[in-house]
Amino acid sequence: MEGKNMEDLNMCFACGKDNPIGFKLVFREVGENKVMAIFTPEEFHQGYPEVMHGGLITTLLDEAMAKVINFRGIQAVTATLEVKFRNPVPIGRELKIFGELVEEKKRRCGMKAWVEDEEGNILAEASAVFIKL
Ligand SMILES: CCCCCCCCCCCCCCCC(=O)SCCNC(=O)CCNC(=O)[C@H](O)C(C)(C)COP(=O)(O)OP(=O)(O)OC[C@H]1O[C@@H](n2cnc3c(N)ncnc32)[C@H](O)[C@@H]1OP(=O)(O)O
Repeated sequence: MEGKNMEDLNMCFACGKDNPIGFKLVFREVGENKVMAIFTPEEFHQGYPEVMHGGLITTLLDEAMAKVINFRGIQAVTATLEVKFRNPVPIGRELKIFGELVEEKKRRCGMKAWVEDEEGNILAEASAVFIKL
């Protein structure tokens, strides 16, 4: 963000490599305007027993969309975010987290993201509007 120390990006809760309690997500491009990361939730990520906390799932989805934006060299922030929790996200099972840019209109970026299990079932999905700064 403008005027902020960009080294602090390494402390991002979702992707910062120096954040000791963060997710340390590493996204890569998997198509035009599409990114993916792999993540396995642990016991300390749970809400109800054996199930990942919904707020933390939302963080995975939000970050996936932010990363598509970053890969395009755009600076933008989440303005509106809607999540559908389709199925419980189990602890200890590998997840794939996808983010995609759907449409770009002036300052608005329409985004979507989703979390898949190892079989490709969609466990949670999000749509969001990011606004360019
Ligand atoms: C380069 C470095 C790379 C580094 C690579 C590593 C990065 C590693 C860190 C990653 C980190 C990621 C983190 C995750 C992403 C967050 O979590 S971002 C943090 C959460 N979000 C925020 O803090 C945003 C807070 N809100 C705001 O700052 C302001 O409300 C906004 C969104 C900038 C808008 O304010 P504004 O600029 O005054 O906007 P305004 O003039 O009112 O409206 C502009 C346009 O946006 C539309 N709009 C405004 N608000 C909304 C809304 N809520 N919904 C829909 N449309 C809206 C308006 O309708 C208007 O549209 P047009 O009329 O132009 O068509």
